[in-house]
Amino acid sequence: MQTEAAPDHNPFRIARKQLDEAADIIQLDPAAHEILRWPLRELHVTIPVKMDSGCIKIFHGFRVQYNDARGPNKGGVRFHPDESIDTVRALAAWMTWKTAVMDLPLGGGKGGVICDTKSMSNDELERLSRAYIRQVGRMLGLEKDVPAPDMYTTPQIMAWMADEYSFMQGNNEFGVVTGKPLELGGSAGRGDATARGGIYCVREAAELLGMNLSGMKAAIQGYGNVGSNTHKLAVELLGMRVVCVSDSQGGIYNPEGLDHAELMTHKQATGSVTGFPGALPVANEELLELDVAVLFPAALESVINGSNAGNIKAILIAELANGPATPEADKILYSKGIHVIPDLLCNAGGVTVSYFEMVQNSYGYYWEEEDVHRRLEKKMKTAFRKVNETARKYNVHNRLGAYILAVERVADAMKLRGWV
Ligand SMILES: NC(=O)c1ccc[n+]([C@@H]2O[C@H](COP(=O)([O-])OP(=O)(O)OC[C@H]3O[C@@H](n4cnc5c(N)ncnc54)[C@H](O)[C@@H]3O)[C@@H](O)[C@H]2O)c1
Repeated sequence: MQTEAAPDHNPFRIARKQLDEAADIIQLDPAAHEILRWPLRELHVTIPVKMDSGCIKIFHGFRVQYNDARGPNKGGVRFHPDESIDTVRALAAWMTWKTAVMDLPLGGGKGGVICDTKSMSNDELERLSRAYIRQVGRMLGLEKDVPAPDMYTTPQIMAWMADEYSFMQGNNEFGVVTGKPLELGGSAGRGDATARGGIYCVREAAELLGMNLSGMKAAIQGYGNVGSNTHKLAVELLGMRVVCVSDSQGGIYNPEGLDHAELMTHKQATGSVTGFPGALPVANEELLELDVAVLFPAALESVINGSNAGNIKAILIAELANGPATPEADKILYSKGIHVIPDLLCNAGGVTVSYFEMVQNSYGYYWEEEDVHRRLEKKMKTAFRKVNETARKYNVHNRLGAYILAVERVADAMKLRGWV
């Protein structure tokens, strides 16, 4: 069954509140504002899947197309037991703002299925992934809506989805999904793109704040695709010491720093970062309040909120997760002078390389990894500076700066198209 988020942490209400605040500041045309408060389209699907035991299990899923004024809807598919329509709506809205902040010719969408992948076999996951695409495929297309991976969805799942969609069309249309394996038209550099984009932003922020990050401490919440790659790149590209990381089972702490390769081996062997030799156990809530230079939330929404924002000691928060801080937290963090790199910018490396993947798929020519890194770095730097400029111009925190930039761009596109 669908689980409702706690009232004040409902992600869609938060997304709307953020939009309303930006719209007020720029005195957005009321019709444009009203359109942007709603998804343009959404589909709720019920998905029967034959489980290995032979019984049929019924899953529920969604695909939301929030706004495609600037181009086809783009956004991942999440497989999560707590998925809800409001989470998917919020994530689809954030994708709309994110593609606009990055100035990509795309809109925003998102999908999700309520399921617990950890309790499913590989065959069950394949059947669910294909069945989801058979249900939402009517909304997808190169010029309509292009999904990608998100929490608990992988390149293999993207491959099944691209294959199922291709069968439905009667020809290969691999470009309809991004985050695919390289062998099926994936882009070099997509695997660590979200983490890498965030690290490029941290480098820009450190320069802005006059911080030398070398040897400084970092903590990372979440140790999946984004969190584990952030660990690797924070050490490799920034010379930082990652002292604390966590996953859904709990966290670990070592003031000397955690070794990425050894921790990956441990996680692969045991399924969790917990119990890593030489490290002390730490609760997920404690991780957020540690005395570190940079805090990387890379797991779930609303983890930084009115009740803990006042205790945060980091100088910089790099929001790799979507929606990790609530509006109450934003106010507190801003008043404490903590520099937040907002999710709309910080985790946009993934969608940017997904866009590169769409471009490469459409002309059938593939770039070298260094080429992808160079293009990503340029996009991230430009967007970082633009967000910073906008925040300063309006004298607001960076999230509102990012919102204002994005909302103006989407509203301009709607006006040019004659929608408002
Ligand atoms: N993958 C991408 O390209 C991408 C792009 C943009 C944003 N994001 C966002 O980054 C975040 C992580 O995505 P991912 O792709 O790494 O997912 P993932 O499924 O690979 O990993 C998720 C991680 O979060 C951990 N986790 C789950 N619940 C937790 C909890 N309560 N406390 C601490 N850790 C918890 C899991 O154990 C796992 O380590 C999500 O918010 C996602 O929306 C991902």
